[in-house]
Amino acid sequence: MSRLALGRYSRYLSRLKPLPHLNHPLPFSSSAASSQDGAACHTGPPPIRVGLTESAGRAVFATRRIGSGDLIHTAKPVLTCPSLLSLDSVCYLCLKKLMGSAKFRDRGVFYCSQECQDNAKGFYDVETRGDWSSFVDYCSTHNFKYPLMVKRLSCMVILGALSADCLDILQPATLSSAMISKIEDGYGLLWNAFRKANFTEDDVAFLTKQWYTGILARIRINAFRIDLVGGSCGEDLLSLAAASVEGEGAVGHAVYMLPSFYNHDCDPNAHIFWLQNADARLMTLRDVEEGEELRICYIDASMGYEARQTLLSQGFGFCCNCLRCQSRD
Ligand SMILES: C[S@@+](CC[C@H](N)C(=O)[O-])C[C@H]1O[C@@H](n2cnc3c(N)ncnc32)[C@H](O)[C@@H]1O
Repeated sequence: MSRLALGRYSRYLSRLKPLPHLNHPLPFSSSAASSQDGAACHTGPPPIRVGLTESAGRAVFATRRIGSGDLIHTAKPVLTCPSLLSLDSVCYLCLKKLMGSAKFRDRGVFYCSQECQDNAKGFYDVETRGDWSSFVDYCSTHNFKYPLMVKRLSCMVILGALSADCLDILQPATLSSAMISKIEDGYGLLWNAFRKANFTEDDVAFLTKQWYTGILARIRINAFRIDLVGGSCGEDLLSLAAASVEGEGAVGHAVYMLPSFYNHDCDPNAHIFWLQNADARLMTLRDVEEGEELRICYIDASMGYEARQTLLSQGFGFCCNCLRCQSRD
């Protein structure tokens, strides 16, 4: 698997098998969850804060007790990108599957709604001015997904929809020199495409090699692979989370702010999942006490100790020291 293609999500969590007494309807939804979710809405901020840990950088902590199976908060993506294989079947902006739903077509791509089509103007009016074939070929040949996200982000920056430093707060990966050299090939192709499309030096002044590499280093650690579960939030969350383990495959990738501060655990107490589109939902997998750190699993938790350690070290640059790893399980 390409290092750039490493997904950051949990596809299997043995703990997700819902226990009978946990099969209750959603009892709580943070203020970040919309009332359209069919959930009872609490007012006020979500019951979490971002703080520092001793050995794992920043982290998310519960500010009160949160019951098992509760929705902690929802999160809108800062940046989305459909996989190349999903281009005809998902909304170009929110990644919702288009099967059976309305399709809004705009200059060769599809949206699930007029709203998504309008919101995508924040990058698509720039994107349609360029010829991206060499850049897309490079991504397809190497099976790289993340450079396509940088392309979309670049278009958003040019149109003023996002600022060039919008992801600076996220932790960057440490990139090897071999990776940097592959990344630089992509940078050259992207730069050429913008220049051939007659964007001025001023328009693309932010698009330096350093910026491009820094964004990819952040996306590498913080992008989530989006596997849609389907269903609605009125359903039991633990069942929906379990369904996310057996998703059909990724529809694309997305970057978020708050979810990026969740650290990893091979036996996590929280889980991130997606229902109909790239709006993320964070939920607890067991009771969490006030002050406890909330952690999700970045990888396939069904793997053995050695495989997990290798993946976390190569993909995310850390050695996992969670209780499960300490017991070599
Ligand atoms: C998505 S970020 C999580 C937030 C991060 N701690 C921060 O300060 O932005 C992933 C990075 O956090 C650190 N991290 C996450 N889980 C960890 C763990 N269990 N042990 C050590 N470091 C961890 C690693 O540096 C990893 O690359």
